[in-house]
Amino acid sequence: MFDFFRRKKAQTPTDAAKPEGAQERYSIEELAAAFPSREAESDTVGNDAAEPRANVDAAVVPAAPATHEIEATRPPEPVAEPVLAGVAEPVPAEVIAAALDVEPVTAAADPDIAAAAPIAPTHAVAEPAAPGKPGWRERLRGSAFARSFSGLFSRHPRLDDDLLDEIETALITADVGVSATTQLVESLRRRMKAREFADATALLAALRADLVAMLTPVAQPLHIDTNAKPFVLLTVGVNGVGKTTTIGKLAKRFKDENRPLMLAAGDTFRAAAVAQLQAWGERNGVPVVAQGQNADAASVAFDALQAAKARGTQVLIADTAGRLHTQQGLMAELGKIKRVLQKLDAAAPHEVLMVIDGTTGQNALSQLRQFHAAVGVTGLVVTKLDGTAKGGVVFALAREFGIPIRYAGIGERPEDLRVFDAEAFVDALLPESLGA
Ligand SMILES: Nc1nc2c(ncn2[C@@H]2O[C@H](COP(=O)(O)OP(=O)(O)OP(=O)(O)O)[C@@H](O)[C@H]2O)c(=O)[nH]1
Repeated sequence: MFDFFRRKKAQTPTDAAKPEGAQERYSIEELAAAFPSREAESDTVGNDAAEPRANVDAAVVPAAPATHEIEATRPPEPVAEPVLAGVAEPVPAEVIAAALDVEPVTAAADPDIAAAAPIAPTHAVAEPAAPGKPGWRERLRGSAFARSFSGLFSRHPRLDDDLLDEIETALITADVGVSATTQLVESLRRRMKAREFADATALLAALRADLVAMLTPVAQPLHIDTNAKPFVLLTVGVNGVGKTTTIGKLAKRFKDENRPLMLAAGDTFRAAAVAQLQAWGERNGVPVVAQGQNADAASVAFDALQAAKARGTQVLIADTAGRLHTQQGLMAELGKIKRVLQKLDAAAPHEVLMVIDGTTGQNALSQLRQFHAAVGVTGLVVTKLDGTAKGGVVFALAREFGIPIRYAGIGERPEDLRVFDAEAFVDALLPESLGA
């Protein structure tokens, strides 16, 4: 029961505003978290990876079109046929419905019918944007960073120390962090004293160039090595940062690139996460390996990799449960997942993609530090840069760690996961007249 309090997502302001007792129905996450049947976390983690159990209860939930495509690429003699056994419990329709915030279909009482029932499109599986989709600037202009700089610029500041003080305050307020801010402002100060700038606009243009230069080294797109059969992408991060959503968006992206793909529903703690991933899988015609809630995440990953190898899949994306970077037992579990994958492929996972919520602020730095120590992060996705994110943490992350930022999440739709672009990002935060 303690888990219910420890792992429950932070209340949103809307929740907090609700009068006590106003909640008539608990969400599926709350019910699942309140009554976990999972063994105590400390019992399941930190042990050396035991040989994962046979995958007798694993299931791949393929959507019809994907099955044909995957079948076509299957080698003549698969080394194992661990999936499609159909012995796993299907995720109940009401769980999927709860995850998607829709009414369950009536036929859901029959698991077979439920499995075949079409899933209504929702915000979680949003339609592609209409033509003329919004760009970076449109999505990021609400950020504290963009607001401070548009305010500063519209005042037509003079080229003096006050301007530098204002820039310093704007950068700190936008979560750029003290060390990155000091580096930027002191460099501008030196150049101002050396009379390098004709006016304030020239100084701001130099700031733009410095910001782009800070991000350029980490703007490294994810490269899928097609020789790795499959390329294993393990997603990690704290609770609610957008891991499962990001996997859905990546699935759509990879599917559009015609990459044979499989998903592993390794977030076995939050019941809705499995359903959420299966919904994404069905929508995009991508098979999903799942064992249901409370299964051993390492075992799900192992089964999925075995299945992906047998089917000649090009990319396997494994979800993991959100965990706080301060929960040492759960952090050790990530190491176990990695070791178990390496029993099948010494090079796996080929990418450990950490998803970071852009609204987190400077706390993102300690999150990354701990996750990197536990599992060796090789790439980042910074989500929720639309909304209330201040934007500046991206610079702090880049300066402190130099770990590639693969994607930026600037909205909830699939196409809102953008390949990280240093110039597009900086220009979205600064007044348009400064842009290149
Ligand atoms: N505005 C916005 N919302 C996002 C973005 N990425 C994810 N979200 C939302 O963030 C919320 C949490 O996303 P999930 O994918 O469930 O997060 P998770 O990390 O899998 O959660 P846990 O399983 O609890 O760890 C959902 O409402 C998503 O729609 C983004 O780039 N922008």
